[in-house]
Amino acid sequence: MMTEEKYPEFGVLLVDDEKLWLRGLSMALACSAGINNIHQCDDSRQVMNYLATHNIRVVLLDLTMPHISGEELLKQITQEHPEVAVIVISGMNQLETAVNCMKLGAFDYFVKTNEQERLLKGIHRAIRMIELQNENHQMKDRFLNDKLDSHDAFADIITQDKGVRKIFQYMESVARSSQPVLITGESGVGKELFSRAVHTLSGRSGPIIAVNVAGLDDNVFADTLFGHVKGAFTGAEVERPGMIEQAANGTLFLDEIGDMSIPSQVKLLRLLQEGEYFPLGRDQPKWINARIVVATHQSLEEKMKAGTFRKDLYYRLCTHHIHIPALRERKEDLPLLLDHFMTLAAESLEKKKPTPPKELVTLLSSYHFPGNVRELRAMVYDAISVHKSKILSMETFCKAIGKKPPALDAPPSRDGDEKLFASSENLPTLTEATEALIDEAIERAQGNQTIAARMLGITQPSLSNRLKRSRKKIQE
Ligand SMILES: Nc1ncnc2c1ncn2[C@@H]1O[C@H](COP(=O)(O)OP(=O)(O)OP(=O)(O)O)[C@@H](O)[C@H]1O
Repeated sequence: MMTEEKYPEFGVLLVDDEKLWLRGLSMALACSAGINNIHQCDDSRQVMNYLATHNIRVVLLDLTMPHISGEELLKQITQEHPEVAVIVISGMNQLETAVNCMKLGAFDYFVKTNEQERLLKGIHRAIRMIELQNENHQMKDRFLNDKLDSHDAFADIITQDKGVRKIFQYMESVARSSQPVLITGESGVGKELFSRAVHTLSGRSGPIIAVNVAGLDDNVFADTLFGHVKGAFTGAEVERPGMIEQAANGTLFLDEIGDMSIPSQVKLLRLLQEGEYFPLGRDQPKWINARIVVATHQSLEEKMKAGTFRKDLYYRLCTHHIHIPALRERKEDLPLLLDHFMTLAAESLEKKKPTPPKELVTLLSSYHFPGNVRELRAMVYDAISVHKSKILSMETFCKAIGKKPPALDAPPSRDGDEKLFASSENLPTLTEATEALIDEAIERAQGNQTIAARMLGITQPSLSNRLKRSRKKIQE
């Protein structure tokens, strides 16, 4: 039997002397809104004691109750438990009472009508606000104490970069929230790997289900995510649950969302806003019980400017945003990753792990890795597959890097009409330019002449001769 997880992490207390109303609302919350961490209290005299002994962060308070009035209780709660969001519910449509309650610190005010939808949304809003407050506190605490609790969740992510460690701390702070997570970064930086860590950290018992949404036709998108009932369209011979249902109690990972069609963006936005969806051919909505994590290598800011990504969806997605830096921005990870992939490659190819030549890391640091970690991984697997001696040959690496210009860690390429020297500048002489170029190459290659020569497109002996000549000139 599937054990039902409690949502939200803190309790929601419903206070009303009408037992029937309490029961009805509890059921509506659990069935249509997935909120099941619900407590009930039908005696106003017990509320303060209940709050003192339970982890309650949202209270729904009926104003018209015997014994202690709702307004009086509201005063006490906001004084003694300022961390609790109180939603006031009144039987009469009294603007004056509403204004007074808001002044006393209520989070929201509703009139007890049949319009349950609005009330459910109000409760959702309060839960979301408390979740964000919790995350902020946790984040502050983690950053100030440089704390990291769940090392295991990050075991597959090899890094020693301080920036990435900060990302881990951020991930821990937002892991338990029900809000979506947006992961951005260039292709091959490890977005899928990070999404799996987010899932592990969430502590959810369900699976993580990954869907690549790039280029999906809108109908296919809806069918994949929402599923369909039998006979929903020609060929729908059996009912098929969507990926949302398969990810129940877990995480739905939508990859490449930058390439999603506009109609599908509208569907995703609705799903995030309402929390409900309609499988094709079904009149009754279903409630989503999975956390959504999305990823893209595209710049969503650029796409919004071009009008190909909806702003409202972006703002809904970016509450929790993780940006993974490119490999060239965290070069201190290179030796670790190199060693990690050499171990994996040697194991899978059943070879003895070779020793990498000293210059290899320096050579790799001079490269800008457009394909990031995935590219490095492929290079190492290639090198190990052809490797024979004890020391790993640099040849395959040199070839891979040489084939893909720009091979140097060069500044971004200049536009067609941009000149290397400003027209007002005096040009350096050829000798000065050559010397400056050689100095720069030696510095980038960290003093390694073989690598510097490669960068300059000359042989190592030829570079050595030039260096000797210029030293001699200085001595003269
Ligand atoms: N820090 C890391 N430690 C170990 N392996 C990594 C790391 N980062 C990435 N990888 C590996 O690199 C490969 C590419 O990673 P992944 O598929 O997660 O990238 P991505 O950002 O999702 O790429 P794309 O945008 O193309 O989908 C995978 O094999 C992954 O395991």
